[in-house]
Amino acid sequence: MPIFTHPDLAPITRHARAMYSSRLLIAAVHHLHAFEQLAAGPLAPSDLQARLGLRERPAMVLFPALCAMEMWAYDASGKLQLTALGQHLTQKARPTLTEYLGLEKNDAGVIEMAEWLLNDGPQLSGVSGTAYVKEGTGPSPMDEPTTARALTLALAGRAECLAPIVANKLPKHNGHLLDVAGGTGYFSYEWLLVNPQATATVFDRPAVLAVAAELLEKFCQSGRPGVAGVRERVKFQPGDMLTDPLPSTDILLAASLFHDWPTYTCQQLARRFAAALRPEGELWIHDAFLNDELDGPLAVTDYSAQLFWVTKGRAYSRREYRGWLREAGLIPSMESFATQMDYGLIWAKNSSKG
Ligand SMILES: C[S@@+](CC[C@H](N)C(=O)[O-])C[C@H]1O[C@@H](n2cnc3c(N)ncnc32)[C@H](O)[C@@H]1O
Repeated sequence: MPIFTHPDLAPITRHARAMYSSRLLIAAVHHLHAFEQLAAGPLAPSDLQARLGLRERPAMVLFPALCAMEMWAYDASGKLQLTALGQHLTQKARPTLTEYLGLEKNDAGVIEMAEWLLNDGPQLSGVSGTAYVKEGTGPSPMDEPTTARALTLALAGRAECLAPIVANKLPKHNGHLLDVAGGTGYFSYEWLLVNPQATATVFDRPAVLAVAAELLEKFCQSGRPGVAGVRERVKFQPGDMLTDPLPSTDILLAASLFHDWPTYTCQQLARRFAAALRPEGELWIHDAFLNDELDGPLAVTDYSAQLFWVTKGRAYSRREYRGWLREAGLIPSMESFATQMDYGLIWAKNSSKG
């Protein structure tokens, strides 16, 4: 059976996530009054954040998004200012579309977005925990079999689409791949197919790995050349990546992982992952990246708002990732590869030679 051939599916996810731009824009104008704050002149991002009463995460979701929408821009001194377009969303401008946008200000999604921005999440935290996140002793949907299955299978199509591309960009190796928070495991299965001597560990929550094991069976029955030999080279390791020992590895893959977590947890994870690398080891990150200037691209600022809505994280820039990787003692490459669906790969190598 041949591997799927398909166009880049990015237009589908872009259209699906576009509603987050609308919510952010209308909430910023009508609930946070953020455009009025800038009407008097440019402000340093930290000053604007303080005036709006926002924590770091919502500010880093909202400000890049409004820049990507070309409503705001950075001036030469790094302050945020209204663009010629954005001026028309202030009360004093003529013409102004402020009231026209106000027709949607009571939309449930807009109101909820405003609440999330102001609280850095929902006012009442959910009793069953946050999607795709297991932290501490609190409940997690990833530990409840029904929700773990639904959330894992929801990502299966994306992983099936991206994993063959990622597998071909990762290093060819006869050693070991650790697929942390590996979900379906597809990134490991595809990489093992192109590395016939290698082994892999898919590390995740037990209820997620039960689904991954079923998907491995299906993968091995697909009839593609070489798939029969994949099953025996995969190990499933249940655990908590934040606290449990991680197996040592030549390549560590963190796919769509950091973006579920706040900055301080990303720094902690980078240190844990660096410590799991063998002397010549490499840490690879597959994710969607903000521009280093934190002003787009629009597809990623929409995605960042979606992540803000459902997880504890947001999208980060390559510069932010490379900072954490350096702090963790790794040497980040300045290379970056695009994959598909607005994702890309960056990587860093272990500085220790053993
Ligand atoms: C967004 S999914 C990414 C899955 C996969 N890497 C992919 O790209 O399809 C995040 C994964 O992190 C896992 N996860 C969350 N918290 C975890 C923890 N503390 N320890 C291990 N895995 C965790 C979830 O169960 C989930 O499978």
